[in-house]
Amino acid sequence: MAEPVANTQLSPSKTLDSTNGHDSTMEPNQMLPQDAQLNQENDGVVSTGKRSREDDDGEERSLHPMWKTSLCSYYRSHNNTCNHGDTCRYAHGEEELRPRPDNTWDPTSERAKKALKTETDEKCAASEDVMMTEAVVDGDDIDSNHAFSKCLVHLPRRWCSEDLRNFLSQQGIAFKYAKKKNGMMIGFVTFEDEEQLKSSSKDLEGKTIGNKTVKVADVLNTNNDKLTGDGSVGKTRNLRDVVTPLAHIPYADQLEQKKTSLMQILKKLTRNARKACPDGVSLPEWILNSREIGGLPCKLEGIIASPIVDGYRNKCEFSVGYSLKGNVTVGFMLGNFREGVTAVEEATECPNVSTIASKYVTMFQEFLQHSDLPVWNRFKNTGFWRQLTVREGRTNGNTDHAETFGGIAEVMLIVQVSTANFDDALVAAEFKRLAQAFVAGATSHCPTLPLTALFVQDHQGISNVAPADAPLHLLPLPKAGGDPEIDENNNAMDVRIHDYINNLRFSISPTAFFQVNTLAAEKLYSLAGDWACLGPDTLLFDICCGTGTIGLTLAHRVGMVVGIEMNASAVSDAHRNAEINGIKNIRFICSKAEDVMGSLLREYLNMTKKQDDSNTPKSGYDIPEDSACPEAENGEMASPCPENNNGEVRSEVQKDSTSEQVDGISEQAENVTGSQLRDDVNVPKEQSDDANVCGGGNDIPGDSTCPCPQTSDMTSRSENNNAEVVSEVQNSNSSENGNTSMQQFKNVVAIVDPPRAGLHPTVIKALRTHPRLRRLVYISCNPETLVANAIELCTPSPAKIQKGNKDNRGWRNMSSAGLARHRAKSMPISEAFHPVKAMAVDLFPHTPHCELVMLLER
Ligand SMILES: C[S@@+](CC[C@H](N)C(=O)[O-])C[C@H]1O[C@@H](n2cnc3c(N)ncnc32)[C@H](O)[C@@H]1O
Repeated sequence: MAEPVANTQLSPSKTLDSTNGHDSTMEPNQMLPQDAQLNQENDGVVSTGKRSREDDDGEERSLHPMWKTSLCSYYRSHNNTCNHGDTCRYAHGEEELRPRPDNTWDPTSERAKKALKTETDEKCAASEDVMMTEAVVDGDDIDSNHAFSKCLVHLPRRWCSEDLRNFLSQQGIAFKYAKKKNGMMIGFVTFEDEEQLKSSSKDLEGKTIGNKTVKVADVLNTNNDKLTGDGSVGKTRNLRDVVTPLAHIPYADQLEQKKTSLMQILKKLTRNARKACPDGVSLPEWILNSREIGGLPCKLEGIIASPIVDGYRNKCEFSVGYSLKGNVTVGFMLGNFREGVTAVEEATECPNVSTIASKYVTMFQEFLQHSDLPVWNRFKNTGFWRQLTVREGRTNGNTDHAETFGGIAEVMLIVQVSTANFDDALVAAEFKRLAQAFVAGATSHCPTLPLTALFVQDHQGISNVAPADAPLHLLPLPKAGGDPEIDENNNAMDVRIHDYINNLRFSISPTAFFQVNTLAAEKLYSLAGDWACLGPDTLLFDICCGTGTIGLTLAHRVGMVVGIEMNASAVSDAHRNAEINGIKNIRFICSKAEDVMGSLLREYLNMTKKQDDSNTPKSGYDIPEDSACPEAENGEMASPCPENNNGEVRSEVQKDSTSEQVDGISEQAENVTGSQLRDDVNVPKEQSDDANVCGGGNDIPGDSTCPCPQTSDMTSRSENNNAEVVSEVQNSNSSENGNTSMQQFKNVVAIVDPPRAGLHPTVIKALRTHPRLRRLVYISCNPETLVANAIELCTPSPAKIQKGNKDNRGWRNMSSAGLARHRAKSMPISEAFHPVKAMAVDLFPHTPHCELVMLLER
């Protein structure tokens, strides 16, 4: 294995190739698999990480498919000179550059950038079609004037209606009304008559605002039959392509595609950690070795396929709205509301939706055709019916339902409405009819469809993403045949559905997170457990534990689990799940991880360290000798082990003060960082404010373009349940035998499974700076944020800490990786982790999403 190379001022990651004076390391962005292949095939230097640029074999080399397909970094950085002249295998300038065998260009080249821009522009153009199927102009204007209205696209988001009117006046464009919706890039202009509409539309064509050309489109209106305007709208998008863009290719190819794109993302970890490696500090071995694996930070061991590929989602959120044809529809939105898309189309063609969910959607849609209450209008924020969520729970194979409906035995329906300004009696009557409609629909089906509970969620907010505490009411379900109502006295919060993972039964309340593909999640958790090297001596932190799935399925393999989760109802489910499965060696802390992580590590581990120190003269930073990884159990669940009830805690957990101020980056900056990360991954803001729903492609959001995951904002200010943390820990303080067994936890492992936004910087800092934590398994539904967090965890510390740059003005425009490099600089001096291996698990067939697991050790 190569020795670490001293990191020089000049070029932190480079060594000189003594044979030709060239920079012998690949430019990171040149380190493509094809490059590696080229090296391997032609000069066999892959194992040393060096490459020979010279064309030893003359003509034969020039025929190689990779010949001159990458730009020569030496030539570029040495004033267009290269010792190898024409014999260099790399292209000297754009003119010499050849396309690669797969018809792509060196990604650093102008051609590649241009191709990318064209592709992006095309995508943007497609996404900017106006599909507003709702009344968009207030009051009387709409009914009399919609025929003379046009929609303008590409307006600055920050503009208000007055800005639009000023612009039109300045340009000399005649109009009657003009309206701009805040935060969106579209506006609506109504003209006096057809003649004015025609001439003004002509005048508007080609007008630019900033660097954008204003687009004039027809208004889609549900009140007339001129629905698709110039006919372009309906043709440009198809819901199946929007929601499940990979559905048209075979599943094996989907997996390959995901693997390739993960590799590209993973390479950013190597590149950024190399860049961030402080001057004068040796590059860590994993970075040096990355040259041998195409620039990857560690091997990507593969991708585990989902055991079921179609109808796998156990939770779908269906929006209520108007289709392009103007029908009241329950389905998914064709695009993003902020870009002017409100059209909702039926999800019948989306292969990830289950049969049962589709049936309930049809029942609801039929019900809405005859409802006295209006559907929600996203533009005006008025209306009543908003969304239907269908959640399903499976049996463990021992009941009548095992064969029918693919094992789905329980169904929870949550109908989101906005009751404000509606008559109570009318609302109550509609709810009663709704419950009857669902029961009639379920029982008329043969065999009868499962229907466990029907909730209504009252939510007035702009988007359908309701806060966790939005009021939930349980509607009584009438017995079939008009018998008296049942469930009337049930407490809404006590009603849950159930599912099984590794033979453990999980209780799931209406708003708690649960992975949407249970069978694939089982594989994910088993993998995480196997990589975590668990044993009876292990203290396992399950960070962002939701209903406790990871910790509970692994509890029998460790001494103790501490689960941390901010959603109170998920924590209450987690307690219940521990109880119903007889698992006692687990504690759940209801709090934001950033508020308690540091304190928990100190409370649990310092004690161990002290006790360890008294037994051994060795530094507490050493990996305990007996922490060797026990045999992996492949996730097979043995019986719960109540005898492991030994994780007592001595003192209270204090809220971490560090979460307010992180290394010179103000709280405000950190908060925006959350949205920065959100922006980086293109998660619409309106989907991202629910701190309780999360996961890559975990919830098909009603208000979103695609089944992209709703984001939990790790930095959002929600109620901090610190009091609960304290009491939780105090409870566990009452040791039955009056003596703590902390000394047995010689192996301390964290499994983190954060929402899309990744871990809060305070949590990263706590994990990185606690020397007893030697192993960390990072599960992520968003590889970009995994990479960003791993940059902070894996970049070596400088010999001496540099004070953080207080001038953070540039952070807004930084990528998540750039921001992570910036933070890494002010990380307290601590031993860095290194990436050991990574593996993907496909929880979301037919979509570009998948879960990524990475093992980090030190
Ligand atoms: C991707 S889910 C994983 C849940 C669980 N590990 C599972 O697989 O079912 C992320 C969880 O993190 C929780 N969460 C989000 N932000 C958090 C924070 N700041 N602190 C603690 N938990 C958080 C969410 O409520 C959610 O339950």
